[in-house]
Formats: sequence, structure tokens, C-alpha cells
Amino acid sequence: MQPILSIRHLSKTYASGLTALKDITLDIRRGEIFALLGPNGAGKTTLISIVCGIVNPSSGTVTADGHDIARDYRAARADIGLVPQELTTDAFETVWATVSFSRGLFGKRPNPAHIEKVLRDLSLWEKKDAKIMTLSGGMKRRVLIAKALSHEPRILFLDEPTAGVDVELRRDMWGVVRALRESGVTIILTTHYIEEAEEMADRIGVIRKGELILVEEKHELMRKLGRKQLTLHLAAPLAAIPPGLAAHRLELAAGGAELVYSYDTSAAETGIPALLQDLAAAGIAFRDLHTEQSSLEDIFVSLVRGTR
Ligand SMILES: Nc1ncnc2c1ncn2[C@@H]1O[C@H](COP(=O)(O)OP(=O)(O)OP(=O)(O)O)[C@@H](O)[C@H]1O
Repeated sequence: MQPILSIRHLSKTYASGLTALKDITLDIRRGEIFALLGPNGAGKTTLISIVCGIVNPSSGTVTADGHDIARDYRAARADIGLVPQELTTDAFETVWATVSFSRGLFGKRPNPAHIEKVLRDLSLWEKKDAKIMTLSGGMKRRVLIAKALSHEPRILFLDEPTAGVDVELRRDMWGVVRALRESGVTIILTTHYIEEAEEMADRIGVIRKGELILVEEKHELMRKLGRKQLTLHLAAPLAAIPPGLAAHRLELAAGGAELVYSYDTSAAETGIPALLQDLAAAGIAFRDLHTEQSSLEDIFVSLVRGTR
């Protein structure tokens, strides 16, 4: 299937001389949720701004559903909805007026039935006549999404959709985003929250200093880079790892009360049976054991630090 968004060799150097993006090539698949992860200043907003026509690229091309964003700007832009981080709408307007007005900005004819559907889908219908300033923070975020959906885009960018919101509202927003995907909208979200990417994304891209250093299926990423640890709670503490166990990747923890064995989840063999045999041969007994898998957060931190 043709990608819905195709970014080719995109670079951006600002007038200040700072290169914010270096040769980014990325295809976004129709109907996916793609999470773009990166530390502050990595270039996420610059990338979104170029795709949305707010910033000009220094080189490279972007096509949205076949429309080149430079040559065929209006058609390309009409395919894209952008949910910014901040609500800049007139606080004195009603929800209905704000969302309807956004649609008009794209030169689309009024379509009250569509606006009603968007507001109902986002549980904003009851608030359609309320002034923006009277809404809760969560409702205001929903208004931002409603505005971005008012012109029926097929691609939706969410820039830090849950920055600074509480846990409950974050979960609520995740539900909204999932429902949007169900309705056929392709979603690209930027986030600092690893948990958000882990929870929501089909694929993950990691951007660091303007370079896309990795694009991977979330599950594949976690499988490939995920290490597992087996912790054995020993019956009697050890002062050092016995020579008979030197062949295994072991560390002592909890003052010698625990033995920690690290293994690769993608390796053909875990090495656990051999370890258990050698433990028995060395006369080391354990009371209990548990395993732990590295989270996406661990993976991300090591990627951004460049240690993998
Ligand atoms: N208009 C501009 N002129 C010059 N430099 C800019 C401009 N906009 C952004 N930058 C710089 O480009 C780099 C990338 O910024 P960008 O906002 O794209 O990063 P980001 O990944 O979105 O960061 P954050 O997560 O903090 O929003 C930063 O070093 C930033 O200071």
C-alpha cells in the first residue's frame, strides 16, 4: 500500500545556522499510530512544522496522500490536521463557533453534520454552546482535537498531546486517540512520555539531534533491544560469584543475597538450563526467583545516550 505520508531527504538549517533536521526519510503507513520520540530540541516540532507548511525545508520533499506539500500545498494541507500543544483560540467563543470556524479556514463548505459528529465523538456535544474559557483543561484539549478534525483530514499530528496533564486525563486522551484511529485517521504523535509510546504506538521513531536514528515496530523494538533479567533470591548470601559460575553473565545484588542473570530475549537459547545445573553443582540453593524485561524507557534512554 502507498504510504499516506512520504518524507524524503528532509533537512532544515535555520537562519541562525543551526541544523535542526538532517536528511530525514520516513514513510507513514495508512491507519497507523506512529510515535516520534526524542529529547528536547531533537527536531520534532521542526519536522511537524515543515509537513504542515509552517516552516520551509532547506531541502527534501514531503507528499501527503500523493500531494507534494510545496507544489500542491492546499491539497496537501487539507489532508492534514494539527493538534498543537497550546489552545490559542478566542476564549470567549463557543465550542461550536470555534470548531466551525476552523473548518472554514481550509476553504471547506460548512458541514454542520460533520461538526456535530466530531463533537459527539469527542464527548463535546453537551458543551457545544459553552464558551472555551469555561471548559476544564481536558475539555480544552478535546476542543483542540475537534478543531484539527473539523476539515476532515486523513492524517492527524498530535504534538505532545498529554504534556502536563494528569494521569487520568492522559488515559482519557489515549482512548480518544484510539477511537480516532478506529475511524480511519492516521496518527503521528510526538511525545516525551515513553509510557505513551509504549501504550499507543504501532511504530516508533527515535529522533536525536535532528537525525532519525531508528524506526521500528514497537513490539519488534522491544523484542530486539529488550533484555531480560532473571533474579535468584539465594537461600544463603554469597561473598563472591563462585568460579564454577564464571561462564555465566552473573552479578551479585542486594549485598550478596541475590544473583542476577542477564540474557537476550532474541537469542536462540537463554542459557538458563545450564545456569541452573551449574548452580546445583556449586551447591547454591535459591528460595525464589523472578524475571524482568527492560521497558521501552530503558531502551529509549540507552538509544538517546548512544550506548546501544
Ligand atoms: N525558528 C528557529 N530558529 C532557529 N532555531 C530554531 C528555530 N526553531 C527551532 N530551532 C532550534 O532547532 C532545534 C530543534 O527544535 P524543535 O523545536 O524542532 O525540537 P523538539 O524536538 O520539538 O523539542 P521540544 O521537545 O523541546 O519541543 C532546537 O535546537 C531549536 O532551538
